Amino acid sequence: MTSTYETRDAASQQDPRQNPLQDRATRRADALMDEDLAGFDEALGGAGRSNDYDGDQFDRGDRASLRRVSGLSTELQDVTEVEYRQLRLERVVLVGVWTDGTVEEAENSLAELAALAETAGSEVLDGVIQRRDRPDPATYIGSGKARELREIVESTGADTVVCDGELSPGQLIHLEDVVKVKVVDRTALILDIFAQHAKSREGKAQVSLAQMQYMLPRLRGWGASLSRQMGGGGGSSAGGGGGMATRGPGETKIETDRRRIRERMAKLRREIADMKKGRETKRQERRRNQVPSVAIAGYTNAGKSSLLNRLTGAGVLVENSLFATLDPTVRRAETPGGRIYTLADTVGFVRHLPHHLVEAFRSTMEEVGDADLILHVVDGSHPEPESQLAAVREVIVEVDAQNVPEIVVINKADAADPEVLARLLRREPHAIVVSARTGEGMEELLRLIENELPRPAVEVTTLVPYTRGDLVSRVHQDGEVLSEEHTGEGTLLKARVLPDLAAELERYSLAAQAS
Ligand SMILES: Nc1nc2c(ncn2[C@@H]2O[C@H](COP(=O)(O)OP(=O)(O)OP(=O)(O)O)[C@@H](O)[C@H]2O)c(=O)[nH]1
Ligand SMILES: [Mg+2]
Repeated sequence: MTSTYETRDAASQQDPRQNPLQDRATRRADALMDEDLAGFDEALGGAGRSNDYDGDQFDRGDRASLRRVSGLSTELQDVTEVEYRQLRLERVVLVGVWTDGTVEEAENSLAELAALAETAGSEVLDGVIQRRDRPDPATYIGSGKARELREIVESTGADTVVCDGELSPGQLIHLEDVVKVKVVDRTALILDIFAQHAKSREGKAQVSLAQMQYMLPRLRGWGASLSRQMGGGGGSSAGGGGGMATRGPGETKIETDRRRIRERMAKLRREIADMKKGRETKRQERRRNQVPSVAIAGYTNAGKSSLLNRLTGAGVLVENSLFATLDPTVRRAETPGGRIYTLADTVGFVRHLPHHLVEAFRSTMEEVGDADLILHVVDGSHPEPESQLAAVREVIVEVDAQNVPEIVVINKADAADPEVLARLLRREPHAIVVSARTGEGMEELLRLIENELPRPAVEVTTLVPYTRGDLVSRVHQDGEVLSEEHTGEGTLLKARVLPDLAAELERYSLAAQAS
């Protein structure tokens, strides 16, 4: 991995705000990486290594710089007419339809869309919100507003319009007909970001699958509008709303594309199922070794990776952009009392997460469903932390994790309004205020985690001879020590342990020795 250093440098130049603490943690983690992972392997019965290695997370700089190179691989290289990559946006205008709620909420939603668009690598030139009872079935914003939008597009020189919602294929086509540039929706944008960020083979496969699912019903739409943009299909605007009904010479091509996409999807599904088996085995291994697992979940940009770094000293990519983390990262951590557990970073959640993506990233989310404890991180300095909490909980329910105990970790205390923090604490009884940046609240959080971890079932009282120091350390790592005393004959231990270890300790049990 000779490139690790260069790429990390690139990443830190990329973000001048990078926190020096973070940098130190990164370096330290780098030095510790091998050692750390070796220890982790042991804890997991040797099952860890390759998949838990997350050093590659550093090369966000690389990923960003590759963004504008055309012809980068996606699974769709040969579906020429409808190349998903053609979505790569540059100069965009945002449009939202505001149906209910307050102006602030509508504006926050558009601000989030702007952050998403920037994360995807585009420049946001303008944003407009249209007040309507419901989106217009034909053009989403209504024909009058669509014409105004066209003027904005012309005067700003935008090449793309991004709508804050999921549009039907028909709406996309009709709106494109009026504004005369590409129109994409929030779903396409999020898929695009995921495509840029996915790193692992499995992650890439999942994103490709989600993209194809999204694209399949829209093939005609993209095909038509792109060929129009490329100067094909002369006299295009004359058709007006006829995009859907007109059958042209592109028909056969689209049919072929559809079939090929379906074949690709079937192949991807098989591949994903195979990869899933591998991950499943690893997780079972962990289960068998009964290492308790904690999952960090939360809205995108809430500070999940920062918290993971804080809690474990690991070097995981932290960035002020949405969806910096896409592939699950599992780390080894230790409670103040010395118990070992795993701490998993997860993909950030976002409002209206496209359904294809929830499906595709179910595997990542399974980490959440399977956890013994969820640290639900929320950005206390965000204008609407409550709605972020609600959005994340919706996904938690979708992945069937609603019964996993949860600690609400209100992060960014250093930047938040104390009144908002107090309000959140009132609403959320099982919450703690921290700052991953300053370290505030970390000790208390570690203690809370320790309290919430499932407690090993068997209580033992043993006198372990000094020659069996190995057993004593295992009790410390895997069990919970209630009392410990060094006597003339050995270590007098009262502890709660798992059944396996209890069996091994049996011969030193005080009850056994007495009888
Ligand atoms: N002020 C302040 N900023 C923080 C704190 N914790 C994290 N941040 C910043 O918030 C941004 C996002 O942090 P990440 O840790 O990447 O967030 P994440 O939840 O992992 O984000 P995704 O992986 O993109 O979903 C970064 O710019 C961090 O430096 C904090 O306690 N205080
Ligand atoms: Mg992250």
